[in-house]
Amino acid sequence: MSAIPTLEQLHALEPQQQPTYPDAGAVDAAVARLRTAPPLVFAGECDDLTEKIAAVTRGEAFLLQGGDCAETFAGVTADNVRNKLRVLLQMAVVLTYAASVPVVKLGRLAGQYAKPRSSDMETRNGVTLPAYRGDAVNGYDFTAEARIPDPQRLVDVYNNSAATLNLVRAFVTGGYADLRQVHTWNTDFVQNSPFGQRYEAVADEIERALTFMKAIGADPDEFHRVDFHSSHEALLLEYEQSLTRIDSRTDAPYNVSAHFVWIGERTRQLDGAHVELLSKIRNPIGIKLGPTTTPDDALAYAARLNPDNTPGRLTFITRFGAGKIRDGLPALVEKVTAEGLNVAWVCDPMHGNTFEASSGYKTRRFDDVIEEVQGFFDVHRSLGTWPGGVHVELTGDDVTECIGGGEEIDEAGLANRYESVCDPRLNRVQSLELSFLVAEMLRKA
Ligand SMILES: O=C[C@H](O)[C@H](O)COP(=O)(O)O
Ligand SMILES: C=C(OP(=O)(O)O)C(=O)O
Repeated sequence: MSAIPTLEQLHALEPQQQPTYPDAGAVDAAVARLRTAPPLVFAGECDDLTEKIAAVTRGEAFLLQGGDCAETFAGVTADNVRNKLRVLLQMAVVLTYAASVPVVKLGRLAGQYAKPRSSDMETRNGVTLPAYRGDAVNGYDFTAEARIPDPQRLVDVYNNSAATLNLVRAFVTGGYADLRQVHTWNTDFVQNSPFGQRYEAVADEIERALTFMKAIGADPDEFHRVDFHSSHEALLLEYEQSLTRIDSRTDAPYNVSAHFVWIGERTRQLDGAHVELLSKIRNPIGIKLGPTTTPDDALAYAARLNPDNTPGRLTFITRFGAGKIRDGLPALVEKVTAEGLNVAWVCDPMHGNTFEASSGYKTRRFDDVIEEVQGFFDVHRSLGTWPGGVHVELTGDDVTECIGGGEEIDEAGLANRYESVCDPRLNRVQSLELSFLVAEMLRKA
């Protein structure tokens, strides 16, 4: 059975994107606290998710993975968590109903607090300070003090993730996610948008179907709860390694901080620490593949991260950019398929499409997002493979961070409600619109 690599072993591999903590004693204290903290998820739940993603790998289900670019501690409120869950539930309903495909629901939440950055430093008005690396590392305020990495924040990540997951579990099992609430999820600002109205029509049909099923004697409690899992980028080794534990049932290591963790584009060095740590755990895992990935790289990742070729264990999350996916993706899919490798292919249409608006806001065009997803579907259709899912940065709120969509947010409109502390997210109406467009693509697939 694989041993868990020690932090010393991982640091010897010179990991990328790690904070430089000024106080080694404080790091030891935070790690010691995390090592004794109860698991946030159970190994058996991770195995269930592996089974569900195996269905995606076989072309029998679709993965919807979404949530904030970066969660914040201040954002751990009942409203915020409910809003994120609600938009994901609405999207899943649209996808399931319109495309008649089971949808595996995976939140980018309860742990998505650490951000890899392009630059170590940030300059504003001539002042240069360390970059904000997520609430897991330092503070967002642009002051020298806030930007000092503080390891106590790792314990705060654990506590905030526990609170988030607790609420999510209550929502998904306690009645909020009951399919009979399908209309209730469509309240407030979204209701009057064209996509809110289109959603109402789907909800009406679902309600009729549920009434029919009840009339013929089906058990309505079948619709009472949904399966929902958590995920985040496994970036900070102190956090991820401390929360990797041996499962007493199987003697295998599991990362008990989330059901699913992924390796980011900037930390996917084949001989690096992140690949090493995630190669040892038994959770379902993902790896982001950007446009520089070669087909041989993809084979090497599969050999390293899924040597037994277990279906559901490995997800390739491609993030090429709208202009590159049609040229770059086919060679990867062809080679992986020719080798008989079991992977789920998921499209992240966000990270290859970021640019800075003239106003200085980081943004993405809704049209580019759709174009990348369309390219992803077209490539898979032409190769006879399954476009397994989408991975999106989104929020349940009415923010103005991405340009376009039915609400036609323009560059000037970004300032109205730009709240992301890192990358721009789709708002709730844009997310719903995306789900209708993807459902259409899925129907054709
Ligand atoms: O979410 C992804 C990355 O952390 C983010 O795109 C990095 O942003 P930066 O290029 O502003 O550092
Ligand atoms: C950093 C991220 O993406 P990528 O690694 O693909 O750039 C992310 O998903 O938050």
